[in-house]
Amino acid sequence: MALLKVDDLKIHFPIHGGILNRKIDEVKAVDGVSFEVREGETYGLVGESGSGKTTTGKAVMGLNNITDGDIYFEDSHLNAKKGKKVDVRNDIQMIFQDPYSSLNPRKRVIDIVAEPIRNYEKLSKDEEKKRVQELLERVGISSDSIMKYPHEFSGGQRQRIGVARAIALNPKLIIADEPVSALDVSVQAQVLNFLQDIQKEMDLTLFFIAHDLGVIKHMCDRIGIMYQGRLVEEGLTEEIFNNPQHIYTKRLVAAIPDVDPRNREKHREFRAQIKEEYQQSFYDYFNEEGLAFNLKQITDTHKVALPERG
Ligand SMILES: Nc1ncnc2c1ncn2[C@@H]1O[C@H](COP(=O)(O)OP(=O)(O)OP(=O)(O)O)[C@@H](O)[C@H]1O
Repeated sequence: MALLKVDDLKIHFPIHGGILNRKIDEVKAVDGVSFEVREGETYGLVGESGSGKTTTGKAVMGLNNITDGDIYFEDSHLNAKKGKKVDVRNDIQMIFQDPYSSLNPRKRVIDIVAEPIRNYEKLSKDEEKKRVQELLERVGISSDSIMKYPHEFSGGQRQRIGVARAIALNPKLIIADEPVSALDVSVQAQVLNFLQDIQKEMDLTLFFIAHDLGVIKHMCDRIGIMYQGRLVEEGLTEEIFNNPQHIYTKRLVAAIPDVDPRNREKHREFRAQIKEEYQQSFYDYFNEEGLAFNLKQITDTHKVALPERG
């Protein structure tokens, strides 16, 4: 069953300029994206920087103005223009990329983790302390640490504190936006495995945003590939990795270094094949747009050779 459904989402940011600071153009950060995240799964959005992943995640959290399209969570229409505003903030939580800046450095751990609880529940000081201690234990941080400040923890531990805060209200969906990309490679796997454990324990659904295909492969059941604000391919992670269809996905997959020396030759061949296909699609594009002729004219005028056709 779909827990989250994003339907033809468009988010365009205006660009202002000139002396009157009028709108002169717009960035189509997300331009007609549809997908669903099913209950219990980990769904990944992958794509290079600037492809619109974070903008999509923020829209689900209600942090971006939506230009067009709809977002549904369970039976609620999150961006309905009419009717009562639906509050799903305790059901959907977000974990951010940078545990160094997402935790307020001037607050103690108890205040950081208790913040969402304070907004929703009226607990006594003792009850609150007990809840925070339980949450910390759950994410593998000693419950004696409640009076410490974020700088007293390592990057991996801070991300765990961020998770403790995110799970404080027993959410159904967690949006994890590049949750390990700011961490040392040595602790990335630990944090990812820990996220998977928490997901199992709490029956969570994960919406995972990352540019690192290794991370995506490790975490996700299904993935959507974003390219320039659009979803160019979607499917089961294994199928996409074994048999990418879109040329952009093929290039992404071909760019993953294969560490197993036995596969080196196969991988080299695959990369060569993709390069050829990419060149072909480049020519097809020029032909389609009727630009091949212009290209020939330019090369003739400047007496330069056309690159070898793939
Ligand atoms: N508030 C904003 N105003 C104007 N443009 C924006 C705004 N937020 C994002 N953009 C633009 O929208 C596009 C998509 O950005 P987004 O951050 O969603 O990409 P991303 O795939 O998450 O990349 P990254 O991994 O680098 O965050 C980019 O071109 C970005 O510059």
